[in-house]
Amino acid sequence: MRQLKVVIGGRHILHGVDLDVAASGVTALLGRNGAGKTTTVRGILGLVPRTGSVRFEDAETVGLSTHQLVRRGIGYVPEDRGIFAALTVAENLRLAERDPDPAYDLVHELFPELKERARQAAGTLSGGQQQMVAIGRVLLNRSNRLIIADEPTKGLAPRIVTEVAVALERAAQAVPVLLVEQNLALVRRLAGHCVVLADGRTAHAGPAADLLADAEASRALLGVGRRGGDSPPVRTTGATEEGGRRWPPSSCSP
Ligand SMILES: Nc1ncnc2c1ncn2[C@@H]1O[C@H](COP(=O)(O)OP(=O)(O)OP(=O)(O)O)[C@@H](O)[C@H]1O
Repeated sequence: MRQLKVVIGGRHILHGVDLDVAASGVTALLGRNGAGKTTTVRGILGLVPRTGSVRFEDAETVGLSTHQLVRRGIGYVPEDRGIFAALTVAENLRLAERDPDPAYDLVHELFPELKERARQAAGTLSGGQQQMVAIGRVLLNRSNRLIIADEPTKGLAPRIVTEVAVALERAAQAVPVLLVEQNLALVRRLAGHCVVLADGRTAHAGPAADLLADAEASRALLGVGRRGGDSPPVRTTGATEEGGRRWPPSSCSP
């Protein structure tokens, strides 16, 4: 992304964001509240009017519709989760199917509750379970080439944060992930690189570990009071270290 600008209702929200998503692993998109993180990901997806350049797999995408971007393999976990409350868990997942061979095995392995609650109306799920549906919808499609998740752990209990972290870690083994996240313990665990926004501009880019190890820079860029921030720790369940199946399986079609 080069010089992405977004103007909404005459208000300049992004003034020129430069951002590179690493070709593998997790890139964290950080910044204080209102810095422009959600607008940036909405800009990538064509959900807001934008100018500038966003190249995805060597093709310019500014000018493409959201529909076209999704078909090119950009999976999106929106901040509000975008769940259909009146539909069941299974129906929510079914609606997201794009591939001929959706990865239900992976989704149910990572989130067994979604199998147990397949017939439950999604609107009656807890926030954490709804987040599982939102992430599950993206993981279903092995053909995704980039996953963008906007604050997927916001407001979740520590146990669910760990499940979400494991799912993102697993996804990132196969496809690059752009993660908007305020939980710096999670960023430390998952992200190789980070980009920090401030006031609608790129303020910093580099290895996530370097930024988080630098108390002064973290304080200046992220507003956290001490090294590592105020986020609760993220426990490791070992689910990804136990040699589980990789995603997507090697047999999947391109
Ligand atoms: N549709 C809109 N109309 C007007 N202003 C908007 C709109 N969307 C976002 N903004 C404003 O643009 C700025 C950036 O918002 P954005 O949601 O992108 O920030 P953010 O970094 O994701 O913040 P947060 O961490 O609070 O989610 C904020 O001041 C917000 O109020």
